[in-house]
Amino acid sequence: MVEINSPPPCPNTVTIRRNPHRRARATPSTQIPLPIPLSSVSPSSTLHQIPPFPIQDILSLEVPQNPNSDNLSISESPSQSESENLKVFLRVRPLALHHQNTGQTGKARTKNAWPQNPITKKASKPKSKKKSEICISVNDAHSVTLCPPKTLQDAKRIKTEVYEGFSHVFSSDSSQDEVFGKMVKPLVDDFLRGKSGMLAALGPSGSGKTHTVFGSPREPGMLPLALHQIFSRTEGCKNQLSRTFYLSMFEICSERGKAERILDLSPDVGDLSMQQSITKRLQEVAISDVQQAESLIARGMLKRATAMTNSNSQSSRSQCIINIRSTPNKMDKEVDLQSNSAVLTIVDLAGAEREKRTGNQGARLLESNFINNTSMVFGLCLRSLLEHQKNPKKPLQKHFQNSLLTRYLRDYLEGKKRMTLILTVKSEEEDFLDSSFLLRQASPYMKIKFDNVKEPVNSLCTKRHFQTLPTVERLKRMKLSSFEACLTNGGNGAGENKEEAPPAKIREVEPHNCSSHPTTAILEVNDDRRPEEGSTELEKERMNMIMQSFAKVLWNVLKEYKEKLKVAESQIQILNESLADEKMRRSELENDLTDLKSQFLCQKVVFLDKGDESSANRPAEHERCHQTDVHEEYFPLENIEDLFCQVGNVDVGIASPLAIPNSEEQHYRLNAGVSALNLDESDQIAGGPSSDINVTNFDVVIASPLAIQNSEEQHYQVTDQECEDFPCNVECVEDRKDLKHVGISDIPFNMDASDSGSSESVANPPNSLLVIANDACYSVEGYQSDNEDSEERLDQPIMSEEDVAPESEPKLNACGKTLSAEKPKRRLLPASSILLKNINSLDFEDENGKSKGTRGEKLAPDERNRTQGSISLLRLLQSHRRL
Ligand SMILES: Nc1ncnc2c1ncn2[C@@H]1O[C@H](COP(=O)(O)OP(=O)(O)OP(=O)(O)O)[C@@H](O)[C@H]1O
Repeated sequence: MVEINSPPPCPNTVTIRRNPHRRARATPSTQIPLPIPLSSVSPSSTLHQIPPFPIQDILSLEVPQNPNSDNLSISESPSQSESENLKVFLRVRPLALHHQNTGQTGKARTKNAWPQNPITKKASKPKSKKKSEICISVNDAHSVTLCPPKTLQDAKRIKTEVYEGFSHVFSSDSSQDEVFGKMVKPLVDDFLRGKSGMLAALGPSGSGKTHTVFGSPREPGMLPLALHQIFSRTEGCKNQLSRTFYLSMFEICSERGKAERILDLSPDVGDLSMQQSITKRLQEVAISDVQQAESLIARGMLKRATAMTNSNSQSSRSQCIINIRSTPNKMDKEVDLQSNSAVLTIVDLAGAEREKRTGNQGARLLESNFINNTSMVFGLCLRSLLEHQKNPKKPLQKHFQNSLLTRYLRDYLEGKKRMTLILTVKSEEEDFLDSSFLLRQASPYMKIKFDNVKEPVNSLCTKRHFQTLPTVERLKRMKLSSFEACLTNGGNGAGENKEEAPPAKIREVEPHNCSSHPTTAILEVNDDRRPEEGSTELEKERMNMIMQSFAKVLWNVLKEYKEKLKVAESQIQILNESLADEKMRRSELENDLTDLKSQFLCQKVVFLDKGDESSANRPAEHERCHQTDVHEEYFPLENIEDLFCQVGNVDVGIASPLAIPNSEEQHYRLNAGVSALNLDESDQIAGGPSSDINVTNFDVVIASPLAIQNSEEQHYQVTDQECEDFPCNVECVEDRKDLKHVGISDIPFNMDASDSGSSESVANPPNSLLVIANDACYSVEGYQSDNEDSEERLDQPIMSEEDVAPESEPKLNACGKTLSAEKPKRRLLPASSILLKNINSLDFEDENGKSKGTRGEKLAPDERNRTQGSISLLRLLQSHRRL
């Protein structure tokens, strides 16, 4: 007799990793999620870029469960610590089940014994099978070895495959209870804590999915065992009626191979429809005990589509979904029942079939296509989820849209809810390909994580009582909006009226608990009010950890801000210092400017803004510098042409516009004080060998502050033609290349008539100052109003540029300011700007019809026609002289 439960070991073969990348690895779910590494938050690294506050990380902190706090704690199961990963179990169907059956009388039939479909019951006849080899051997609790049959090894060179990393591998001799204890019990525990979950059975046809899920009367499957657990637990609780459970089951099958059909398996109902992921008109039957539930399930299974195939005498031809929903009984009207419900979903998928193997035809073939298609879509969804989790840049493909089953299970297939997979395989050698295909496809699923799923806080029988918690503890859990109600109904809990415990407190539990564990709040409110010590301690510990982490992270963030603040303060200090420097510099510049202004004023060069020609607006410095009797007049010049004028028979021109960049604002003054600068007619200014200095009986002072400051840019020229126009003793240059340049600066104006080389030049009438230099640089200081000083200066010889340079000494202006010493070079700059024509013939007598001197007599009357500006100028000078 063949030994069923202990298959012979796999033949000694060399294990060749055929698909290393698909090889199952150690279940990552065994790793306990650690709290967020607060030490990793480096202030220096985030000094300039402070990360957002990790409130989500803090709130997702997990506290190790206290194993002593709850007898029903899922810590009994090692899978509790694997909660964040998709758990994939593997179950190997016993070998030679048929051999066992056939070896018996034939009456015994354990396959799908519960519930038995009466229609197919008679039709199913056990087939005699040859004794075959096994292709799957269980290595340990987490791995199996898949050995190809010899025929395949020889023909297709298929090598032995090892798959590891399963949450648990159930060998063929594993009982239903064992499978339940390790696989489903944690799910049920979570469900009783208010957490939804799903168990889905995958595998080829006839591998034992239905047997695992539903079992038989002798060997009840996961569903009846779960129901037993649910009701046995609730019965053990005092408040067993605090929750109501509903059962619903429906199937999705093929509509003649063309479409999918949803059929409610509850009694007296029919087809359903699905919108988005919600089934419409699905009937939920409230169940109050196990018997009632089992009866409903048995009736539903009778409605389920099954058929006999070559693989399975009672093969499921549809995807069957069973839901057990748990809702709280005492609910506030405002509370949404759905949002506070937990659902345990168990899916028995129809097994994929190879057409070659099953030989299906007709309707069976259409069903087979539908089944295979659904299985493929299911697998695609999980693969897409896995790839998306590996590389978040990869979008989550919407494969779920391709079948009703995957649409319904969308939340699970997108990783939003936890699920558990049970893979069932057959170990016969002829099932090698099916098993190999399934394992290769499904073993990577164990890497899928459910990041968004949150841990439950309470369990059904922990009896943690909201009202008995300290007020502070309650406030932590409650939103501010419920503060008042909490105080009203709160107190310290013990001995309070139970009815006053407000169900509305459900909404007051923090959102992260409310959303994912809706029943938690209900349990807290409706359980009796004696909290279990362990649970309270656990909750306190968790809250303490959260608060500590919160404080640490907050502290780090504050430190980072403090560092940033320091940097900002130092920058502000630097800026303040530079600002103070700038202010000092500005004040110095202002002082310099004031000095310069005073110098200019003392030189009787006046800047006036437009419309500001009144003496009232003159600067004090200006007034102070002109306390003498000097009479001043101001002539605003509208444009450069106004500067060309004739005074007597001399044209005075300023040829360079640059000399007067803002001519509109420059006022040139003919100062009556020039009368103090009396020069005799014999006075001559020697500026060089070819210079002709003629001093007439009036002064023409054309001075611009800019011209003085930037004497290089002022050019006054005397051209040949201009020389010819004026019958004077000016020695004119031959052409324009020999233009005479006269430089005007702020050095004292020294003239020495004795050095003049042109003694026969026109007699210079007194009270006039005329400077014409040829190839010489003369510095003209603004004369003072002191006549005597002026006379003294005029007695001094005019020095050439070369002479002036080494001997230049600081000169004082009328205000006592040092002028030339500060900027000696300015005085030495070659005169290149002023061109004054020979005005030695300037004669006021000429203008009055009294020709004075030979040159005046020589002038033709038409030559004496001057411009209006020159006439005005002459008259003005005349009047001043008379004064
Ligand atoms: N662990 C097991 N112990 C005893 N019998 C089993 C076991 N697993 C499966 N069987 C038997 O194998 C046969 C096929 O099992 P089952 O119908 O559950 O396969 P299946 O995977 O649901 O197939 P299908 O996908 O076609 O519905 C049944 O008669 C069942 O009783």
